[in-house]
Amino acid sequence: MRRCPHTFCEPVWRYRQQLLSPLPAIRAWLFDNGSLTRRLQHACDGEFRVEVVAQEWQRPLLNERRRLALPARRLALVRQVYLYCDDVPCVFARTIMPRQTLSGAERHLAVLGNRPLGALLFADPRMHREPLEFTRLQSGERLFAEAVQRLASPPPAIWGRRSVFYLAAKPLLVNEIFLPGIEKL
Ligand SMILES: C=C(O[C@@H]1C=C(C(=O)O)C=C[C@H]1O)C(=O)O
Repeated sequence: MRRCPHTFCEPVWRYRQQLLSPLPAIRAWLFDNGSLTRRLQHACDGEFRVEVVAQEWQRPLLNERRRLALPARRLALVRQVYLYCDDVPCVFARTIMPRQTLSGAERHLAVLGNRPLGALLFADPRMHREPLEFTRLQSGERLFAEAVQRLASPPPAIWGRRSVFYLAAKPLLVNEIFLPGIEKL
C-alpha cells in the first residue's frame, strides 16, 4: 500500500476487475449495485438516519473534477453526510453536484436536508449509474480525514467506492466510504 506523505494525496480508483485479493470482508456491501440506503435500512435493527455534516459550494478535489470533467476553477455543491445505525456511523458519503445538475426538476437535490439522497436517485426510473470504482483510503489523505472526523479511534485504512449517477442526463458523483461500524451489521 503506497504511503501518503500529505493531505493532498488523491485516491487511486480502480474498477472491480482490477482489485487484487484478498478482498475485504465487507465486499458484499462494497460491490452491491443497489441502494446503500435501502441495504442499511434493512440491516440496521435500530434507527437508521442520515446526518448532514456539511453542505457548501466549493472546488471539488482534483480526482472529482477529473471524473466529472469540470473546469479547474468551477465550484460544485458538495454534500457530506454520515449514515447512522443508532449512534454508530456506518458510512460517510460525499456527493459532488455540479451547478448545471441542480437545475429544473433536479434543483431539489440542493435542499435534501437529512432525507437520504439514495431514496430519490433510485426512485427515478430514468436514473443511470456508471460502474462502481473502488479505493483503499489511508491516514493522511484528504478524503480519509473527512470520512473519519466522527470516529474516536480511526483505523489505519478504510475502503471507499464511487460512481457517477445521471438524472435527466445530468451528473453527480457519489463517494461512499465504509466505516468500521458497518462490519457489526
Ligand atoms: C446513493 C445513495 O444515497 C446514499 C445517501 C446519501 C446522502 O443522503 O447524501 C449519499 C450516498 C449514499 O450513501 C444510496 O442510497 O445508494
